[in-house]
Amino acid sequence: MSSRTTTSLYHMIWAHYRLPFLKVILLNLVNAAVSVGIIAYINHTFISQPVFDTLSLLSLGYFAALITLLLITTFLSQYALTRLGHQFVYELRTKLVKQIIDTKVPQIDHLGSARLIASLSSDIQSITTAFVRMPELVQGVILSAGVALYLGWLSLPLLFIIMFWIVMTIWISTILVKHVYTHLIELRAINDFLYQDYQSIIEGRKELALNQYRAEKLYSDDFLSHAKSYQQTVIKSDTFHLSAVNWSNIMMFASIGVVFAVSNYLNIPMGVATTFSLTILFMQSPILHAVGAYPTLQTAQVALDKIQSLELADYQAEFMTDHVAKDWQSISLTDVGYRYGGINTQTQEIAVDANNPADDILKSVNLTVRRGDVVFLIGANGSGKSTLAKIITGIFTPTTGSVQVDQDNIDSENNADYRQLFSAIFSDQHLFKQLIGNQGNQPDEALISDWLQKLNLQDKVSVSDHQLSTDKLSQGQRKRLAMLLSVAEQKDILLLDEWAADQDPAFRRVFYQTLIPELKALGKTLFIISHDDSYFEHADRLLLMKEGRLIELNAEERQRASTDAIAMLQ
Ligand SMILES: Nc1ncnc2c1ncn2[C@@H]1O[C@H](COP(=O)(O)OP(=O)(O)OP(=O)(O)O)[C@@H](O)[C@H]1O
Repeated sequence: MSSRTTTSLYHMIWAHYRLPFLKVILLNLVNAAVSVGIIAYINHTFISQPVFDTLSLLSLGYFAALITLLLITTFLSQYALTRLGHQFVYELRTKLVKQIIDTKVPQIDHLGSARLIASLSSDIQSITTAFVRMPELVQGVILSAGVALYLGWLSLPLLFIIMFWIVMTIWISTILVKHVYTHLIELRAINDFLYQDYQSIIEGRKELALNQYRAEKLYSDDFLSHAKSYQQTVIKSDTFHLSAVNWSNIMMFASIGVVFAVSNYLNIPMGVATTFSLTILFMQSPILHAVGAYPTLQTAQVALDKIQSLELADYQAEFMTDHVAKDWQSISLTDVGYRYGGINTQTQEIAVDANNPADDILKSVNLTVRRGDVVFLIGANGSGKSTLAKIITGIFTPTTGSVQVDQDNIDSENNADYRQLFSAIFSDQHLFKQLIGNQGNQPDEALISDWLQKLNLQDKVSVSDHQLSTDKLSQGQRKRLAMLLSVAEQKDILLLDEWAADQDPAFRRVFYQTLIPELKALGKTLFIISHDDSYFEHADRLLLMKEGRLIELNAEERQRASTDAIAMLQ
């Protein structure tokens, strides 16, 4: 996991994009120099000319050339910064998605899809917006510095007074902008709640359609209150922002009066005062844009902090190594315990309460599965079967105890390789439309068409270019499609979590009597969670999970389980 300390946006850009950023700064410096050159040219050529008819055509030509140069350098500097910004956003987005793929399932479960989607959409969007506005800020700052140098050369005392005026203006505007930042943090937190509401409204659409009271409650109590507090907070944030912009705008305007008053007082020539005023008017727009761009950068910082607070896995470009133990003989669990982590309300991280053993969902589980075994796991609801399935497949890491393949311990180093031994169909499986073969290769077409028939899907689904023609099927048929995908993967071990529960009685029989032997004939080790007591005879081994403890049933107990499963589970 990445550390909890957050990195500033500026530091991140500087650390990873130093050279292109320096190039951008250089272009901006050239741009500022051309701008200052134009002001100087206007001052010396136009303002110092007593009457306009003394102007030569040549000086107008120079002026036009300078303006063209300004157009080109402005375009180039903004283009370079925009490209850099979008490169940064591209890398951030692609890394974030890879980090989500690499992050452990419990952490993703804990974050929930609403928070992740909020980051992938709204946070990335905020950072993109900041980069779109960043040229204005960088140009505003560099231009101000360049212009200050020129004005200082014209009159140092006048520059100091005007600088004092502008610094005071910006300082007060910064105080206002700080309030913007506070509200932006608040807004981002409310955004997470809004995304949760969207998720409930979309995923709970059937339940809401059937119960208008629930729909109204969700809409009025949750969604409206979040939408309202978003509205109130965004108004406060925008008000501070507007105040900052207006304050800067008016104070810049007022500074023209200050220039003339001070010039009068200090006997500074009118030409110099006029150039100062002209320059301030010229600088007003870039400075205001820079002040306006600042909050978007702050929003981006809030977004970046939020992304970092997700505690995703560190970024790594590659997917995994290829050290899968192909000739394994046994998988063992030794004294395995598992406890779901609670959420630490202060840090918002998952934390396991080590002091409460009563929370153990799995208690000292010992099991050895040998290659080729057909193992059935039975047990009451909530006894820990699915939790055990996630431990066996390496999706969860045991809180205590260990998992071994033959003699090798599974740890954080080899966990990803270990997981590649398995195909699994969990009760909330996600159905991908693309079929993938052994080790990511193209699937075996003969195997697929054979299993399409076996799963009785040949009239419903076709496979073209390794893609399923449809996934708009009944729940039982979708489970069969998931089986097709698993068979295509040609993994050593297939784990099925109550797969048969969605099948009709006729196909359930086909599954236990025909498909299980077929899968076994393919060389697979099968780990099947089942409640179908009339088919327990098809297991090589029958395991019972009782309140987190795993028991292997002997012949007599198996007989009893098959005839009176209810008594056995109690
Ligand atoms: N995401 C979770 N967070 C916290 N506790 C959980 C979570 N999932 C399950 N549990 C706890 O673990 C216990 C066992 O859950 P599990 O899903 O392993 O049961 P199961 O035997 O597969 O049940 P079922 O037959 O209903 O599928 C549950 O009773 C619950 O207390």
